[in-house]
Amino acid sequence: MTRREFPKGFLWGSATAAYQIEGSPLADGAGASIWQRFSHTPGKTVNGDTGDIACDHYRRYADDVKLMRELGMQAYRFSVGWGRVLPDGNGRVNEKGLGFYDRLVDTLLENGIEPLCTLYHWDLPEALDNRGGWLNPDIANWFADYASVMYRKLDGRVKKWATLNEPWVVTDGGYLHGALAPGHENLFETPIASHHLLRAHGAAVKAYRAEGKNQIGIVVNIEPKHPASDDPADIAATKRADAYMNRQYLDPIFFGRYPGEMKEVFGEAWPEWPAEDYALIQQKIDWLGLNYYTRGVTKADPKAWPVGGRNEPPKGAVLTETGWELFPKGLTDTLVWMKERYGDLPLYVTENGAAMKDPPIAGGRVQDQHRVDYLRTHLSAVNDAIKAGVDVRGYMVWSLLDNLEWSLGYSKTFGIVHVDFKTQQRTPKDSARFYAEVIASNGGAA
Ligand SMILES: OC[C@H]1NNC[C@@H](O)[C@@H]1O
Ligand SMILES: [Ca+2]
Repeated sequence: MTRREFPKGFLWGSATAAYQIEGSPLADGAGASIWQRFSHTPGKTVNGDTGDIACDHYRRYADDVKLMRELGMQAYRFSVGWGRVLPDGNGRVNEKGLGFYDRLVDTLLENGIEPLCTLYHWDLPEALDNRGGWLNPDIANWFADYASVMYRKLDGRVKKWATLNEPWVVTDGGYLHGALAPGHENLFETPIASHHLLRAHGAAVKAYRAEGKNQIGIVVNIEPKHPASDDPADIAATKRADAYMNRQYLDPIFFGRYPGEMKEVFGEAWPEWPAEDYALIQQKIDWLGLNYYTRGVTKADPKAWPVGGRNEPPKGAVLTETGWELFPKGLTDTLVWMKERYGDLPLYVTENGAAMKDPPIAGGRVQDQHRVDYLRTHLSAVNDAIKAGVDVRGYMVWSLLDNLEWSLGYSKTFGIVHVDFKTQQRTPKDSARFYAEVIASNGGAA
């Protein structure tokens, strides 16, 4: 391979999530999600931003797919709004909601774009949250039943499924720090929600083996953790932070046990679970998705919940708009680490990108050179991992469109395509043009 060339058949695409781009959250019989409730709760999101309209993708999806084709996209990673398909979370299917994803997938395929489907990207039906949501052990069955509805409808046209997106963020944000829906702040609930997410993942994979004929995996966010100093307290805190964010979900799936540090992190809030749970969680999966943004630098701090260490980027670090240190080498290291720890199964970079302060549109252009630089350095990092022998099969840039960055609202823009939320006008940024060249040259232009 030349310096930057990627393997033949490497899959180039982009990623989004239902609640962040679709809008029309209650259209055509859809059931409200916890994000509908959370974003409409005063004080929960910047400027009170909600997903009521977002990128209006529910109605504009055909134009957005055309835009993907113009950019030469080969794949598109999207998520399904559970509540659109099952308004009560289980039981009655809403054919109109299911029909949207059916049409989206067909439109993608007609444009030569492979659909990658994430079943859960944080928008739990409110009706299930009212029954305990991720704290109710029955959710493993609710999720598997919902997954089976999607498999029966889309499997074959969708050949790569992901059960969950970033279970760590779901629990750390939704149950520990309260920054994300459903907004709980409870040390005891957090590991219970985590465990039920993993059981739900296992149940959905098991259901897939009965219904599906293609590949299913899981998408995790991993942030390599480096100690702020060689002080033993910093090193111990770094190990706890690494266990909490990076090993808490994949270790049970691949080894049938949680990292030993979890007991230190949660103390008396750390539950014990029966063996049959681990048997369910350990269903064999076909691929792993990595969402990579940055590394963590951990400084021991007894007040920094729950690991007793706070994140402290080094002096002089260059940060994105979300405060994440630019650290492309962490992407190489993480891909190598995943292969060495969990085995040589196919890996996809399912999200990578940056929130940057973009210049205003001028002459029909958005000159986001910093995002071009971010993509260039991180694509090079992926290439380094491939040269080191890691079986990386694809890269999905986060994100296709500027969208609702959850509690941060529309103030943080990750898109390679600019969205004017007043007019819904899409404008490819310089980074979109750069990415189009990268795809056309199979990485050569990076
Ligand atoms: O913070 C940027 C992205 N991170 N992963 C999950 C996505 O929903 C976020 O927008
Ligand atoms: Ca993330």
